[in-house]
Amino acid sequence: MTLESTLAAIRPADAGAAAAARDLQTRLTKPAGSLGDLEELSIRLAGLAGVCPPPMPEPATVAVFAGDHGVHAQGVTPWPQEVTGQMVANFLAGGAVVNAFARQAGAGVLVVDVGVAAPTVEGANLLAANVRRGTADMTEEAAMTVAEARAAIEVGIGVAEAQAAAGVRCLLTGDMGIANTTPAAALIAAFTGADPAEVTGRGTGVDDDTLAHKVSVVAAALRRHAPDPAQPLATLAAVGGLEHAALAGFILGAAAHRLPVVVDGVIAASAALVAAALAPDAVDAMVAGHRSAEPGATVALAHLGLTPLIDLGMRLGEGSGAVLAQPIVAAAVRVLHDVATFDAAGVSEK
Ligand SMILES: Cc1cc2ncn([C@H]3O[C@H](COP(=O)(O)O)[C@@H](O)[C@H]3O)c2cc1C
Ligand SMILES: O=C(O)c1cccnc1
Repeated sequence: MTLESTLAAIRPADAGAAAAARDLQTRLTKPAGSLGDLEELSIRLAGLAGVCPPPMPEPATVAVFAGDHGVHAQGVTPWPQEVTGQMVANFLAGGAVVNAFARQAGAGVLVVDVGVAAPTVEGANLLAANVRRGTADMTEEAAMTVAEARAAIEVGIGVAEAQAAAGVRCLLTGDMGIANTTPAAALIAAFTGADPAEVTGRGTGVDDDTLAHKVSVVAAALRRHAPDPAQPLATLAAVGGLEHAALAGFILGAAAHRLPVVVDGVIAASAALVAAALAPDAVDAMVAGHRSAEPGATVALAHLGLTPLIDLGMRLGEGSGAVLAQPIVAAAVRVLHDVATFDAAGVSEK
């Protein structure tokens, strides 16, 4: 599917199915509201699916989109750029945190090279879809062209489509790209209007001096391009990344197929802002997996009106927080399938 046909396929949630789930939650054998945020989540997912109860959100696959960044040259991260490609090899060998979490959750792992600088190794669960071998330095020129941003978005749409066709019923966002918290911060500032200092974090763990420098790099990129959030593709091209673009497409593809998509950390949250700017109804498909320790993630999720399910102080990316949240999403839906009503179980109401 193209970007245009995907946007055209995204529809608002079904109010009738959501109302049915809201009503069912009041009749299940538990005090009303006792499942907290899980109740609202189950209602949202019924609205998304257009049926109550909604299908179980399983099986799940985490798609880890990998790309490199020209802004790395500005010294915004202590890690060498080649770690991106090396971690891709690690994902394919099954040795990264996201692999361990996916094994625990029973989720599949798909690695997508959408913009890695060095040629990536072969692997059964690698999709080679490189649009460009890393972005340009956004402090000097646009990170990519609008055509490249669109191509990367369509890589993400294609991945969502293929997963849906293969019977996957929950999509999990993942990212790998040394320096990618810098474009994520720039996107979040551009789409929310927040100050760069509010949304720029320590990423892999930079010191105070590097953090101050990173804020100035984000501010310089925003000054140079003056991105207009009403022009989402141009904003993405100016200050985004190839994996951010592909993640935006993956989220849009999930929304078009009415599948829940669990948003991981700050990179995924910045991509979710792009997706929401292109298609406001796409937010109905989004579930915030966790609250990343990166400050921009909290700003982005608040802008989207999403409440994270988990808050463990994690700040890894790779999709780790999304994979960890998937069993919670499944449990929220299973309640609507399995829990008896007061009537059926013969339990007295108050
Ligand atoms: C070994 C290693 C594994 C990772 N897994 C995810 N990230 C995360 O850290 C990077 C972003 O942080 P920054 O903007 O500070 O470079 C991304 O690759 C992200 O996925 C990792 C980073 C490293 C070093
Ligand atoms: O929350 C994230 O996604 C994150 C945080 C730090 C580094 N990389 C990713």
